[in-house]
Amino acid sequence: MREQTLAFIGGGNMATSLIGGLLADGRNAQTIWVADPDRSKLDALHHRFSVNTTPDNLQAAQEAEVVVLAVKPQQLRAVATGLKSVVTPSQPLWLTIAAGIRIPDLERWLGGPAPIVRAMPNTPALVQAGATALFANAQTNPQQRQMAESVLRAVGLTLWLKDENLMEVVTALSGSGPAYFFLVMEAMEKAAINLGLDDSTARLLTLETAFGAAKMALESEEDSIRLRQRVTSPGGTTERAITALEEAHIREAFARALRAARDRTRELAEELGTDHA
Ligand SMILES: NC(=O)C1=CN([C@@H]2O[C@H](COP(=O)(O)OP(=O)(O)OC[C@H]3O[C@@H](n4cnc5c(N)ncnc54)[C@H](O)[C@@H]3O)[C@@H](O)[C@H]2O)C=CC1
Ligand SMILES: O=C(O)[C@@H]1CCC=N1
Repeated sequence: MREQTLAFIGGGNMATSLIGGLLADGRNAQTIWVADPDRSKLDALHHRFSVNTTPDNLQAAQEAEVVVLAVKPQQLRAVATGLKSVVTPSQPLWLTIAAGIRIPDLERWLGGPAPIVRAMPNTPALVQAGATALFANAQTNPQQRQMAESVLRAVGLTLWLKDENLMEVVTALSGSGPAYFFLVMEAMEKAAINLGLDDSTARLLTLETAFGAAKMALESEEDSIRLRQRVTSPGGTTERAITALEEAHIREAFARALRAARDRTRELAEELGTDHA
């Protein structure tokens, strides 16, 4: 079967990781177009992946069955408005990864009904360990949903949401989530250094512990509570540490953090989605 042509509008970090994943998955580079006003980005992508490049968004989109919108949320309105002439109610499929931008706003900027899938990936996609939630509007057909899923599956786990509003929670959890773990790692490293370990030992032990805990949680049949209990001997060291974390209200801190990120996603959608913004 002929491979569908993909056009990336925006050739930055996320586009680069998606393209890398797709090629590693066996896709033919000739079926991929990238448009970006930044010539140096296009040259680097062409050099690295042998994909087709152009500074002209319309040229790339006209070639494609799937148009991946991989620009910053602040750029999406102008980019979408400039692509109106390629929109029809049945094709191409528009796959947006812009944080916060809601499908009805994008559809309005594109100038009419169009098949749109909204996705929220995360930066571990750069190392093919991403987690992406997807939501499709009613204009998309099953084949288009499958195409959207296959683009994101090339860089990690994918799952579908039934309600677009849940994208706000997903953004707070897995979209921003890598930063929470990086913060925890930073804090653990610092604490160990303060207690006498040298920098590189503290870093290495922290990273391997984070990796090992995630791998174990993914591979185990047991939930996080049970896995934690297994480390925590009664009267032992972990118990003391967990008590200190509970006394510092770690659960409330995460509840507040996710709520704040969820609220900010909503705020951004309002700010960037209204046409008089
Ligand atoms: N970084 C993250 O953790 C996540 C990012 N995202 C979303 O992915 C999208 C892309 O993010 P990054 O790749 O990190 O940004 P980036 O800044 O690396 O890439 C954006 C690219 O768009 C290009 N561009 C600017 N104006 C353009 C135009 N008019 N037409 C075509 N291209 C244009 C820029 O030259 C740049 O190469 C954003 O909407 C972001 O919200 C989604 C999930 C997680
Ligand atoms: O911080 C942000 O706004 C974006 C959305 C998810 C990850 N980064």
